[in-house]
Order: sequence, then structure tokens, then C-alpha cells
Amino acid sequence: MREETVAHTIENIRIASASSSGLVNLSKVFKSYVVESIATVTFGEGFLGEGMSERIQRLVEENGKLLFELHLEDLFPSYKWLEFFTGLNARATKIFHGWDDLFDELIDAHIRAVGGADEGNSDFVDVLLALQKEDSRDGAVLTRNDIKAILQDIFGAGIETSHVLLEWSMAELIRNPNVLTKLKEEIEETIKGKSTVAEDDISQMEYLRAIFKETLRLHPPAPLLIPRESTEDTTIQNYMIPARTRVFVNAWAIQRDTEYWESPEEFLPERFLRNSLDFNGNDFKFFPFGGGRRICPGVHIGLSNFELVLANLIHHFEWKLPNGMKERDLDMDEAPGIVVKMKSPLLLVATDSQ
Ligand code: HEM
Repeated sequence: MREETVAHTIENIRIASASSSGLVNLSKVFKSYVVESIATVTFGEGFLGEGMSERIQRLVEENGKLLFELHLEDLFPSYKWLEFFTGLNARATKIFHGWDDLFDELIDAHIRAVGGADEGNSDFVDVLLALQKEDSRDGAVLTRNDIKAILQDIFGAGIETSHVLLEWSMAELIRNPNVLTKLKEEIEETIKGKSTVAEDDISQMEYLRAIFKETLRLHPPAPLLIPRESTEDTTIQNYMIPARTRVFVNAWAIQRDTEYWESPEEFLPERFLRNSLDFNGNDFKFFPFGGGRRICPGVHIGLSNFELVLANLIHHFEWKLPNGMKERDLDMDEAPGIVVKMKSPLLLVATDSQ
């Protein structure tokens, strides 16, 4: 399924390259790729009808904005009535119905299709519906609302994080041509003349894995992770943190701290070749997926989505900046948000390498 989605993405890049501007908006391409990939795993290819990808993208974007914006009603809860004047209530209700209608349609379509999908091809909604039946036999019930909440969690947490990471990695590759060349060499040596990179080839590419880690170090998509609340009074470096305080962990700053990293501002994937540092949350100098009980459950799908498409994009195309732009001119500014995107869309020129 992922290989098909990658093939579709390569096609989209060829179409964009043939347009009058010849520019590929990689921010857009990666977003569509991730939505298609996660949506197919979640509710199956057959349900990805006309306009579905755009519909999900709009909901994810609006969700992100609502979470990040400053709302006076949050600071002054007793002025809750404000939300009727600021339009917050109307926007929140609209987006709630957007998700709710989408999930109702999908769940109903899966229920109607029962018996159609063979076991090997079942998607995540099929699995949840099967669990719902099993659970109800034991008296515990997975409700339709539970299923919708799980689906919303996947789309809310999995899409933006994954596509911004791809954008940052491609931007760093363009700014660091020596890294790009080394990656291309690794890919070509591994696939030995095959026309495309398959899932099975990926496990042999250790430099690609190091690029994944180095992008996560410099550009953790969720730089403050997800907020936590202290359960008891704690003292850290003479600061007393009372119980029930909202705590943010600044992974972004820790992963650029000169105390732990040599030349932390530089993109050097090699630093991950010399050690066994991983992203499983066990080392508190590198934890881009968080850690502990609430560590990201999407680590492996995030990793697979990243490596397969990046390796194929580098194999199939030669990439360069448009209009004689120099590497140092590439805008690496971050846009504010819970998930940190590039401020300007990443526009590149792609030429077929075959
Ligand atoms: C490279 C891509 C991704 C990155 C960098 C990332 C990062 C994170 C981080 C930092 C957290 C907070 C963990 C903590 O506070 O300890 C998190 C939570 C979460 N992620 Fe991811 N994530 C990615 C992809 C995904 C994908 C693909 C999915 C689902 C398909 C997903 C689902 C979730 C969910 C459901 C949570 C909430 C877990 C909880 O609170 O129990 N993530 N992610």
C-alpha cells in the first residue's frame, strides 16, 4: 500500500514539474502523500474517494490553528460568553461536525461492506469494529464515540508531524549537498539497478536512518512534546514545582544544547552512525517522540512513511533550488505552531534522473 502511495507521489511530482513554472511545491506534495498513506491504512483504499484527501487536510489544518491560537476565553474562563463574540464557539462546533460527519460516513460504509474485505486486507476501522464485537461479548463496550476519538487522535497527531519532518529533511538535504550525494550513493548501492526503492531495501540503509534521526534532532515536529501535569510537589534545580502544574518539556532546546551535542546547529547525520542513540525515549538528550507511558504510538508508521518516500524521491529525481538561488538563501525560518512547519513553502525543481 505504501509503495503504491509513493508511486502516486512520484507521478504528482512529474505532473508539477511539467507545469509552466516547473516548480514542485514539496510542502504540498508531502502533505498529500502523508494524508493518503495514513488514510489508506486507517480506512482502506476503497474509501479514499474524490475530494477526501483535501477534506482531511482542511480539517487537520483548522484543528492545528484552533489548538495554537491565543483564546482570551482560555485565559479568563469566567468570560466564557466571549467565545460567542470571537467566533471561537462557531469554529469549534463546525470543525467538530466536520470530523464527526466524516467518521460517521466511514464507519457506516465499513459496516455495510462487512464480509467484503478479506482478513489480510482489513484496515484499522475493520480492526476496531471487530474489537467492538469481541468487547461487547465480555460486557465492556467500545462505543462508536470511542472509535471516532481514536481515529481523530491518529489524524490529529500523525499527519502534520509526519509531513513537516519530510519538508525539513528535504530542505536540509538541499542545503547540504554532500549529505545528499552520500545518501544517493547509499540508495543506488543498495537497490543495484532496480527501477524503484522497495520497503525491503530500506532496512539496509543506515545513512538514511541517520538522516531521519538528525532531522528529528534539529527539527522535532512537536518541539514541546505534549504538555504534562505534575502529580506531586517536586524540586528541580532549586525551582519548586507544585503538584498539578502544567509542565512543558522543551525537546527542541535540549536537542540543540552544546552541553550534549557537538556543533549542534549543523546538520550532521554522521553523528548518529557512531553511536546507538535511538528515538525510543530512553535517553533524555534525544527524545523527539517523547517518552514514558505517553510516548508517540506512531513511531514506526512515522519512520516507514518517512524513509520510503524520501529514498524514492532521491532515487527518481535530481533536486535543485529554483532561479539560481543559493543554498544559504533557502528560508529555514519556522512558523509558530504546536507542530513546527517551515515558514515558507519548500519550492524546488525536480529533473527525472532516469
Ligand atoms: C515522524 C512523525 C511523528 C513525530 C515526530 C511524532 C511525535 C510525537 C510526540 C512528541 C508526541 C508526544 C509524546 C510525549 O509527550 O511523550 C506524540 C504523541 C502521539 N502521536 Fe506521534 N509523532 C509522529 C507520528 C505519528 C503518527 C504517524 C501517528 C499515528 C498514526 C501518531 C500518533 C500519536 C498519538 C496518538 C499521540 C498521543 C499519545 C498519548 O498521548 O498517549 N504520531 N507524537
